[in-house]
Amino acid sequence: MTLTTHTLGYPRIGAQRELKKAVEAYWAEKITLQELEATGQELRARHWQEQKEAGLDFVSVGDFAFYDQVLNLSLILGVIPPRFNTCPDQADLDTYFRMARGRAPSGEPAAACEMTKWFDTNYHYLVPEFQPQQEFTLNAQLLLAEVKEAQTLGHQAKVTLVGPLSYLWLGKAQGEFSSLDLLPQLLPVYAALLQKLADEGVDWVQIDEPILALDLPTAWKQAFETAYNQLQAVAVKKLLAVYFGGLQDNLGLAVNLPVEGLHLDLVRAPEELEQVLDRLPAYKVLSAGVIDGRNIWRSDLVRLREQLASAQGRLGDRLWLAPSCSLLHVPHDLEQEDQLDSELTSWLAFARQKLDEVTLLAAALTGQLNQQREAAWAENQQALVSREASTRIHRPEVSERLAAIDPAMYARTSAYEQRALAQKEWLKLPLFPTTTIGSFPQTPEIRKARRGYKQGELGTERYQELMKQEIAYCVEQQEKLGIDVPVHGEAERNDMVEYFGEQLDGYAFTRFGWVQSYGSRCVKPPVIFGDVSRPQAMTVEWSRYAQSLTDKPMKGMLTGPLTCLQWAFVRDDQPRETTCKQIALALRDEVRDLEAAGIRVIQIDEPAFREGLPLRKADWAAYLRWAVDSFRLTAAVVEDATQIHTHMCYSEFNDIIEAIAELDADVITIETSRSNMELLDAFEAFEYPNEIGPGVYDIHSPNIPEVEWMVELMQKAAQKIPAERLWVNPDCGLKTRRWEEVTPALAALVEAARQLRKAYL
Ligand SMILES: Nc1nc2c(c(=O)[nH]1)N[C@@H](CNc1ccc(C(=O)N[C@@H](CCC(=O)N[C@@H](CCC(=O)N[C@@H](CCC(=O)O)C(=O)O)C(=O)O)C(=O)O)cc1)CN2
Ligand code: MET
Ligand SMILES: [Zn+2]
Repeated sequence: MTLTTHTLGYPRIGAQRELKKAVEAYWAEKITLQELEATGQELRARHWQEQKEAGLDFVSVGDFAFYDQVLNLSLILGVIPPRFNTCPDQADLDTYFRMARGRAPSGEPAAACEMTKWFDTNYHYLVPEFQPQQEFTLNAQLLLAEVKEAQTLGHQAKVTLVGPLSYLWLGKAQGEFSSLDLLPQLLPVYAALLQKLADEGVDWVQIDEPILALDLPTAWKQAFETAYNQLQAVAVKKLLAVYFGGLQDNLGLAVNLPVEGLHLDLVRAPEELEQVLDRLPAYKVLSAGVIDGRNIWRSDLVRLREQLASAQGRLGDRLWLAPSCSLLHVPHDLEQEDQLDSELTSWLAFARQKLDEVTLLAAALTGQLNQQREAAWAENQQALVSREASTRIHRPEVSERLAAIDPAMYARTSAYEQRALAQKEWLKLPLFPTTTIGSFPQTPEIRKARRGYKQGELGTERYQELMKQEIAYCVEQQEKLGIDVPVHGEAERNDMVEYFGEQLDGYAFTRFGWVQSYGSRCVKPPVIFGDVSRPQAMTVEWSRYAQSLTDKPMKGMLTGPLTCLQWAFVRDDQPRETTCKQIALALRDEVRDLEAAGIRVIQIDEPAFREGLPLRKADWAAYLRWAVDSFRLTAAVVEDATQIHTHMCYSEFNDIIEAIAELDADVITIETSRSNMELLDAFEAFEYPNEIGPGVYDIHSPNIPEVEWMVELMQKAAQKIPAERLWVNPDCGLKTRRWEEVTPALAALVEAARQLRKAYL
């Protein structure tokens, strides 16, 4: 009896973020293209070796990317927007980087492609842009070379590709047509790609169609049959991979498509296993995604063995084992964490450890636990017992406080109209007040100081002194620029989520737990393992200090409960709602303390509010209920005269506008500049009642925005929202920009506000 094991994908950034460093060095022209390619090759080889050593039957090829795997496919298929002025067959790595970020060591700069969230993850992909007469042409050399590389190293390569329908769905049609209309043109090229892989000796191709876990329009469902019937002609085995959710109404469709295998996310939808077993045609393999690719907890292997026993009985050799989705979304290797306590470490598994879980489970299912694996099996069970029995997780005072929440705690004292009067009275802001979203440049000096501090080379006092100097500089710059509501600049924060995780109880944080967020940018999501509480104030001293430097109202800056939850690895032993409310209560205390310290404008960021939305519409209402409540629990502790701001980005707001209004923030700042204020339509149609700061320039670009451009955008905004309720601000934080970019950009922004005031007086 055998069981095939594999992974849907592996982290590519490198255990020490080697890829990030090489890519950034290449952009800065500090290393050559050859050096960059050598780093890529080395990382691929290392990661394949890790997969082989773990005992997987295949290594994953096609999950490597210098920036993003969807952008890779766009280049393979020749989908290059005209503004990059490059024929598909001449596209090189610099074309690729220009598409990703607007510029590269060679070639003309151009507006970068749009970036957006990959399903409900914190990973961002580059949105394919389709022209009305989009042609597809095959450029598979780089992928084929990677296949060769793996084969030369003696590996069995399984290639992973985003499927044709998910690719079209994730792209954007530039004009009045549906991207689905392009399927007939796309399919022959996609088939040719599969054929090339087959010619290269590839046995299995994993075709990712995660959109089968979404609510799909009928036309798209039907297109699946057309597409896969056509691809059936290519003699390569296809594993159709669905993840991030269950198949639900797409189950019959998915099970019957003419492919050789189906992968299911049995972490998100364990209940579908039986149904699929009943309906899976006898010629197909079933890849059971049972090891959680979205979280870092050690799996309960005994439970999984039981769960899979009947599947194994029914499928025999046709059962495969894998993580639920690509391991791109978890950190690389737990072995590196030398500062986590051993108890907590024993509860966790990162990507490398998850591979071991896959093969250990396979060995157990096939009765092949040798002595070493018996020990690993026992260790797995011990760790679970230790976690369940631990006294570090449950804190009675936290659950008691949660149980004692009074409905009044969710509501501000008065309605917005009344609060607005109380706020106007002391704020005395001009029409079109200016502010920023919070962070200012995280300069190399700031990062270096923090590194020194964390490594113990810099004392606490010296570090705090340095951060105060940064804050003072930032406040001074805003004074000079004439910003109406300044911020302290967030110099002291490594990241808006990790920073709070480091200070809250119930949280742990890692040293090397990096996960790619976009391109070369990574985040280190903290781990929420237990009941959350706040041992002491977290931001008050910094804000108090910043306020002492100016007569203007200093805006305090917090990350909201939804975002703290969404961008962390969350405990799996209680509902997310419970954890979120615990965070909300901790932050509520921080809001109260800020107010008591004289900080009477407080921003509670919720950029991940929408990302937390379930993928299926049927589940939205339940999420939105506790999400809105959690935000309100955090905010509704202040007096009428204290102004609560929130900020959201990377979002479509149309379909959740009611929930956004229910947050009842006095001011919301949002990202809109790239969409030409179209995003405001929802706020207009809904008659959004409170104040709005529609971002007037894109902070992701190094370009300095023009005054006229921003004035025009705000005039557009004023046609949709009464001018008295508009704020002028960038569309997100400035931490990734340099001061040389920020100062002139904000000067232009302040000038735009001046001109608007004149025009609207
Ligand atoms: N959690 C989270 N998710 C998010 C966002 C976000 O801000 N946070 N924003 C959106 C995504 N945008 C992002 C924007 C920027 C970065 C980003 O800049 N990340 C930094 C790391 C930020 C960080 O944690 N920095 C640490 C560690 C910095 C570091 O690398 N230090 C070096 C030393 C640097 C030196 O000596 O110069 C080292 O330790 O080796 C710090 O400041 O302390 C990076 O990849 O470079 C990430 C995501 C959506 N999701
Ligand atoms: N206050 C945060 C900042 O300015 C909000 C960022 S939203 C991703 O960086
Ligand atoms: Zn933002």
